[in-house]
Amino acid sequence: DLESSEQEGREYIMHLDKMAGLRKNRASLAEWAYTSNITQENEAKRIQVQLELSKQEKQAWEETKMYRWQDFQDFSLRRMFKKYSQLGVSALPDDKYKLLMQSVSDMESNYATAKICSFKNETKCDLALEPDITEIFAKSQDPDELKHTWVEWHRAAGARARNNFTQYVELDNEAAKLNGYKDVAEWWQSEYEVKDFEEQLAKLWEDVKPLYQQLHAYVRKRLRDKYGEHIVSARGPIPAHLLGNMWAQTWNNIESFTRPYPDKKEIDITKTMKEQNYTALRMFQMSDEFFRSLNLTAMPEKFWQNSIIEKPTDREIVCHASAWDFYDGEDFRIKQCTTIDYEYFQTTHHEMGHIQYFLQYKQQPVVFRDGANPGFHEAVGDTIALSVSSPKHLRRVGLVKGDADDEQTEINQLYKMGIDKIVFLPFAYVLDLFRYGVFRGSTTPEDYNCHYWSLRDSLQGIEPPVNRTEEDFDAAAKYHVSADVEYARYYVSFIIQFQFHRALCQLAGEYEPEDPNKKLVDCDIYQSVNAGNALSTMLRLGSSRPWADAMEALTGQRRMDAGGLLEYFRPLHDWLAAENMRTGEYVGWEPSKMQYC
Ligand SMILES: C=C(C[SeH])C(=O)N1CCC[C@H]1C(=O)O
Ligand SMILES: [Zn+2]
Repeated sequence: DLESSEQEGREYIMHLDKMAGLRKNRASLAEWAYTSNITQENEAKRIQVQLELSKQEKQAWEETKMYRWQDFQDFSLRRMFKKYSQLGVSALPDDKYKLLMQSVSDMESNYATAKICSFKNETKCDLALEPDITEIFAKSQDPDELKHTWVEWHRAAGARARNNFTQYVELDNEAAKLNGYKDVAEWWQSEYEVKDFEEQLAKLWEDVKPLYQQLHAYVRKRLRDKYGEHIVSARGPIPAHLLGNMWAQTWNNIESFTRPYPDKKEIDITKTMKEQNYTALRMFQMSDEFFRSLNLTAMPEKFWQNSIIEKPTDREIVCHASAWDFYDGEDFRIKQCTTIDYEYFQTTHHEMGHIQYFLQYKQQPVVFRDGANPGFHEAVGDTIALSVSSPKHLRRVGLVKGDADDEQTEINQLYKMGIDKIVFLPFAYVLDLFRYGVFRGSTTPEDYNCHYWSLRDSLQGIEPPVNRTEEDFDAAAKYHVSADVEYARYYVSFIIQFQFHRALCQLAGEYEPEDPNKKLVDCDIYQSVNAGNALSTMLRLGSSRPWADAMEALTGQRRMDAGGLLEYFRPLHDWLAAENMRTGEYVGWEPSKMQYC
């Protein structure tokens, strides 16, 4: 009868979940071994382990089909079976599975080991993305050096991935169909468990676009003042190589010469960190201390023993920052190539947020040890970092000397946050709009670059520094495209982190909508156990409930909306609109004159 088969189902699925935990532990260890020491041998071992595990997953999947779990009464039991009924890429036959793993692995190791020659010394050809190329983009104000570096990186990391990428798309789409999806785009979007996900992304962009256009116009004017109108036009897109970041996804490296009130004292965190002899370890310890101040969980001993927080000198590793759950309840790690600067100060909190989420949900069955949706996992660390980046907190930790918070200082602060958070949204939106088109077949290999730059031009108001052809493949010059990592998660994160921040600030007594002494921009939830407990309540759920339930637990809302972000940046939006009016700057951009189709 149904009762006993539900009980049998429960016993079966709990056993299967334990086995899955052992499998995921083995997979993570093999993946870690490879990405922390890129060699042919470790790559082969990783693929071998993945293949073995995929056979075991297929076996387990066959068994779940024997249970009529759709009729079970218990919500959690049904949800566990539903998740285990998704086989994933293991649904591919062995030969295609191996080919898919190899294609992605080749793209990822190409990206991780790519080197280019220096502009200033063309015999020096050992420049890596981290730290060398990143440092050039952070510091250089020579348009020719930036153009050279941009072009060479996009050749080495983008064009070279084109064939592997095409093979990966074909095979991943086959796997999607074997899982009952039309294509990978539908498969990726199913992670968000709402029918109208893509419409929601478009609505969010409509809400934020006016603010972005004002910020884009203001920055374009300041760049034109600096570089001249033969490099930065008055009404066109901004050239991608002038924004302090290889992908123009955050513009914080050009803050020093574009901020609204240059005569106000500069808050140069990077400089202060170096003056105070910050080390990578100290950045991690400060982040850990912030989480503990919220009554959240301290990093376990194994975290400090096993993490890699600085780039090794004796081997090649995947430097792109990552946080790892080894699914045994004890082993959690971060791997990143920390440099002592503001950007890595943010990244460290970002990655520690992932680890805190792992710690908060480690009591859950393995299958629920995941973010409520992928955007939640990306939002935890950033939400904490919103407090850490506040002038109040920076003063608390001595990274900023005391300063009366006048209106001009506040605009400078909002500008600093805006060139990080507002400008990121169209970048993130473009990256997956582009890949949705590729997976759906509306973008073919013959028009990869044309479609990528058409989106970059129309949505982000960015243009390539030189003409592009289909010999190039610029999308893959971004880690997540070369490493098969979905990106809408960050777009979601940059929206919901402001909903989380607003709720936490109210719980911490740091923010009151009508109280001018409790502004959102200067909220710091540090040491608020009240806020921390509410955050813990949400995080402990993992993916055991639909994400609307998780969001409601913390914010009282059940939908993502741009209201939090727009409220936070309201004073900046008003200031930018007035400033662009004053200077007569054209708001928006005409299509680029560069050739890319
Ligand atoms: C730090 C990570 C690892 Se999950 C990352 O990839 N991020 C964090 C912010 C956006 C995105 C990026 O670097 O493109
Ligand atoms: Zn992340």
